Formats: sequence, C-alpha cells, structure tokens
Amino acid sequence: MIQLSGLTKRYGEKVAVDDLSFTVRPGLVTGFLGPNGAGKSTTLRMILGLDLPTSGTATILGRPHRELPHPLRTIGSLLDAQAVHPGRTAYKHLLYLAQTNGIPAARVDEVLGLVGLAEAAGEQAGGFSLGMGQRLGLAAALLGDPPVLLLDEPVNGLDPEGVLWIRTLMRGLAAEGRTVLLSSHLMSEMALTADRLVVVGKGRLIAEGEIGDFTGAGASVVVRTPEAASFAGRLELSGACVQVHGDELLVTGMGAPDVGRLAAAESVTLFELTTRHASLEEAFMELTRDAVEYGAAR
Ligand SMILES: Nc1ncnc2c1ncn2[C@@H]1O[C@H](COP(=O)(O)OP(=O)(O)OP(=O)(O)O)[C@@H](O)[C@H]1O
Repeated sequence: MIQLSGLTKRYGEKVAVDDLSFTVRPGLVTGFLGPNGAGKSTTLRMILGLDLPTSGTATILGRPHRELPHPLRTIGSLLDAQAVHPGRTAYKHLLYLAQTNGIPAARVDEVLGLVGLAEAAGEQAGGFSLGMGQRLGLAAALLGDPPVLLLDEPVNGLDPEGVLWIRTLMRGLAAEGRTVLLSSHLMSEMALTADRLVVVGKGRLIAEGEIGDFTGAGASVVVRTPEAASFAGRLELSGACVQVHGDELLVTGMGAPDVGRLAAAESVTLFELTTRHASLEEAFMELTRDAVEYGAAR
C-alpha cells in the first residue's frame, strides 16, 4: 500500500505537485497517468525519498521511505534504467545491490532468470540494448522480493515483445498480492495493463477509479432502425441526446437496456443496438484537455 496525503512540491514559483492525495492498493496494477510535465516523476521521487516534499506526506506500508528498515525489501523501483555503471556486469551490479541491502547472493541468479538475463549475466551493462537495460532495472527492483513496486514509464522504448513481457510480469506481480504503481503517458498501454487509474495534470489529481469508470463514462449507444427519425424524437422525449445519420442513431445519456426497452414499448424495429465505449485514449484526452502544459494549438 502506498498512501499520499496532501503531497506538494514547489520549485520556486513552479508547483510541480499540488496537494496530491491518493492510495495505491495491493493486488492491483495502478496506472499513474498524465501528460508530459504533469508531475509524475516528481511524485515518484518523493515516494522514494529522493526528493523532499514541500508539504504533505507519502508513505509505503505506513512509513515514509526514510524510515523503512529494509527499503529494497519493501519497495522495488525502476526510475531510470540507464543509471547503471556501464563497466559493471549485470551480475556484479545486482550483487553489489544485494550485498549492501542484506539480500542473499543466490537471489541475484534468481532475478536474472526471472527477467530473462541469465545468459547475459557476465556482460557489461554499458553494452546492453534499451530492452536489456529495462530488464536489468526490473531485476534490481525485484531483488528484495518487495511487496510494493513502483515503475516510471517501464515500457518506454521497448519493442512489442518487451511490452508484452512487462505487461504480463506486472499483472503476475499484482496477482501475487503486491502493490504495483506504474507511471505512463501511454493510455493505450494502461488500458491493457492497469486495473485502476490515477490521472494527474499540472501536478493535480484529475480523476481516479477503475479502468471501466473511465471508458464507461464516455459510452454511447449505436442504434440502426428503419424508423430512425421518429425513434430519435421518442428517445429525445425520454431525455437522451441523439445524432441521426441516415438509419443510424448515436445515443448518449441513455444506456442500451433503456434504449431497447423503449424500442420494444414503441414496437420499433431495431437492426442494431450496440454500446460503444470511448477508448481510454479519448477519455484521457478529454480529462486532461485543460491540463496539458505544451499542447498543440487548437
Ligand atoms: N528540479 C526541478 N526544478 C524545477 N522544475 C522542475 C524540476 N523537476 C521538475 N520540474 C518541473 O515540474 C513539473 C513536473 O515535472 P515531472 O518531471 O515530475 O513531470 P512528469 O509528469 O514526470 O513529466 P514527463 O512525462 O515529461 O516525465 C514540470 O513542469 C517540470 O518542468
């Protein structure tokens, strides 16, 4: 469990994180989503004790990071996968981390296997591809077998196979009961990976909830009927918003069951009755419309 309460970070006049409060629960993948400059990295750095909040608190299992007796065994993180000494082998890099955190050396081989780097254990990290670097970063995050994981843009720059691998790994870790917080500006990726979303813009909380809450909110119903014009009028009388395109109606403000019931009551023939969910991308754009720092002119 990660808990943020009134978390705020100012850099001079700039408010990077503004009174942010939310809880990240165990057993789920929580997506931390926001446009560039929204304050995601600053928030993650404060959770990890790498930046001090101007005010407010961030706790992991009830304690601020600096008070954790065994940080790596409590929270594993991946912020910048390139932050590895280039001349050190993958094995040595992990061994050093293990030794300085009271983790048995045998765990190094375990995590190297877990992330698919067993073969490359003796290679210098400086020669790693982006994907291998991400795998090594994840191995470090998993080293202490922590109940909480926090990853900043873990799929950035990965090929489709790497993306699928990370997605499966994240879902598996959450299924084991761990708390997984994943930042991203890729809403399409979040739709496939996360159970819950926390959306921020300009440092502030914009929305949080289950993935379905986001796509469900923008749902519309497509109706095809030979009696389009008259049925549209009837729907509007019942409070729905209707756009007519030939024999097709796009209905908002009324769910498919109610549209179907009304059609039955009025003996209207329907050729199609389909709920169309807004994509997460559409929902995200709508939510963050006013919070994009440097968006294209509209
Ligand atoms: N050390 C700093 N000094 C001054 N301003 C900073 C500093 N770090 C971050 N900021 C500003 O705070 C805001 C939030 O930045 P942050 O990197 O946390 O956003 P982000 O959501 O992670 O963005 P991105 O997706 O682009 O990484 C930005 O406007 C950024 O310019």
